[in-house]
Amino acid sequence: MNGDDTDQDTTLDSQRFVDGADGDDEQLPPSTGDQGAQSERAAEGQSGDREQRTTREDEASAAGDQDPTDDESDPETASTVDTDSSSTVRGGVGSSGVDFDSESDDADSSVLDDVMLDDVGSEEPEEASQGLFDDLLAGDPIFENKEVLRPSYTPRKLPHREEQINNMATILVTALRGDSPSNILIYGKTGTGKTASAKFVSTELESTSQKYEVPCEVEYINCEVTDTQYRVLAQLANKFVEKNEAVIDEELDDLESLRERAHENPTVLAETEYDSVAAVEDRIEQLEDDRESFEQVPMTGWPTDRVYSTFFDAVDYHERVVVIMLDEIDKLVEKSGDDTLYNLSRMNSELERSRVSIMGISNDLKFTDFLDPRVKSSLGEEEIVFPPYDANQLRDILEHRAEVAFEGDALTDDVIPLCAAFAAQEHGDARRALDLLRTAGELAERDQTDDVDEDHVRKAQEKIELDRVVEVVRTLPTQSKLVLFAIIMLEKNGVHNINTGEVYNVYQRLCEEIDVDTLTQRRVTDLISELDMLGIVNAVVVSKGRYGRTKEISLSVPIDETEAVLLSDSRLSDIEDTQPFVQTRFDSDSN
Ligand SMILES: Nc1ncnc2c1ncn2[C@@H]1O[C@H](COP(=O)(O)OP(=O)(O)OP(=O)(O)O)[C@@H](O)[C@H]1O
Repeated sequence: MNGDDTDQDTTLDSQRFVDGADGDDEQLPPSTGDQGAQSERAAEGQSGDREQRTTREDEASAAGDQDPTDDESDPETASTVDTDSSSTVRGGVGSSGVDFDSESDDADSSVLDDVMLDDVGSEEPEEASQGLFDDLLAGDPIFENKEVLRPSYTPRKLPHREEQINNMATILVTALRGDSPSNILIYGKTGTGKTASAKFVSTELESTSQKYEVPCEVEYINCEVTDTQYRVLAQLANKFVEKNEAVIDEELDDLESLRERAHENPTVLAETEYDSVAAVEDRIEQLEDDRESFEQVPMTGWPTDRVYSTFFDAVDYHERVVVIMLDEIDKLVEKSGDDTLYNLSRMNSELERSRVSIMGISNDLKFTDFLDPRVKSSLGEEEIVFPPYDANQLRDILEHRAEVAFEGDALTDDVIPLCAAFAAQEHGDARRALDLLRTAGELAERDQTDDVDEDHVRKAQEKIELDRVVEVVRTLPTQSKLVLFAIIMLEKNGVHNINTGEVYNVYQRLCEEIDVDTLTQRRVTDLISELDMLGIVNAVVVSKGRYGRTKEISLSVPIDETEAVLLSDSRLSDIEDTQPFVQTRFDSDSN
């Protein structure tokens, strides 16, 4: 590959069929066809107006822009669903109990008659839809294909990553010549396109290897999920066992057909490497034995060296170059040290037929400090850095995606620059920029407006931030939740610039209230510092002259939402009633 843009684009496009297969499937899930059919049924026998709406519904369904999972998070939609579904049940067959309890017999039968009449008189298509979704579909659709804004989508073009992609390709091309490429370490902050670029290069590598019939395979492992040596080796072993089995099955099919043909006409063997039917049979027997000998590694239970040797034998079964891509490699080292990397990096000296090389991806630049020097030097033979995107680059990335994701004029001019600017502030994270754009579109869709504007982007920024806070607060340990709750109670009682002593007093009362061990004040001070680091509270040290220094604490997150998340924890839900004693404390304390 070279640095020429045109070439790059052509190469990227050549991958289209590979990605396109997935992408297209996602855009048109099987259910959309059903939705279309339902809409058609619902429209039968109805007015022209209704038919028009149905057509829009079909179009919208086909465009894949109505994502049921998104509606779940919309309280408005959710409540509408509840109300309407219960009324549907009442109007249906088994609903009489609800109405009849309070009615006379006559009334009962009239209700029943109504129900029966409705049932008899109406055609089924009208019953099938009560127009719940029609209003939501009434406006012009905003998204043409929302899937392309989701993290799971692999883009066909990666603007501003040509240099890194070319560097990777230059190193990995060795694999296509049958030699082992240098190990590569890829660094860069989150959302800088490391995984997307590495996956793109590996898809290209595998498809080129098929084209030239050079055996070269890439195995991707996400070390955030597969984070122990056992699991990494087991996953690799099982993948290569499966691949070997597939190769053997294919060869067995060919040999069995050859044997049959050779029985009838032995001259067919002349074009093969076998000089007799017996030789073919020997090979069949050998392959069957090999196939029998492969074992899948269980998810736990084997000694690690047995897992390693199963992987080793599986990978060395036939000639090939294997690139093992370890995404989030720092998580593996953090969780289980560098043994896996040590074992993988010394394999080549023992392998007979195959070659292995490692491509590690990390957003922690310092993780190599924890590696054994031998592992460090072997792993970092080549290093590629992915710098953060600036606002202009993010704008390009968003524009490329928006072309496919949104209807023609659904975005007002300032939407993309604003998303890019927000995400650039956030260490140049393309994932954040894409999330913002998608969320802004979803908010506009919920507002039932025809286009996305600056206001939707600002609301999207708030929503994403709030979602982050909710997630962080939800996963805090109980003690930190109590400390945070104490701060919230103080703020709610009008106390500002709260000090640690005040937090500790309320915290102690909360612990008593829900019968939890009370930590020391020093430990609570540490927990406050942790909450500060997470951006949930702001704790500044202020000097009080001859009274020394103290911390002034204030909440940095929306108070009501945070309180609601804390109270959704079953252990903390009882402390709602402690409000009066906190109040009393401040009536006396703050004076
Ligand atoms: N240059 C680019 N062009 C188009 N999309 C991009 C580009 N860079 C990143 N993206 C998109 O941004 C999102 C995040 O990218 P990716 O997962 O590759 O980041 P990463 O650097 O691996 O982040 P992390 O370290 O958090 O895993 C993905 O949806 C990806 O498609």
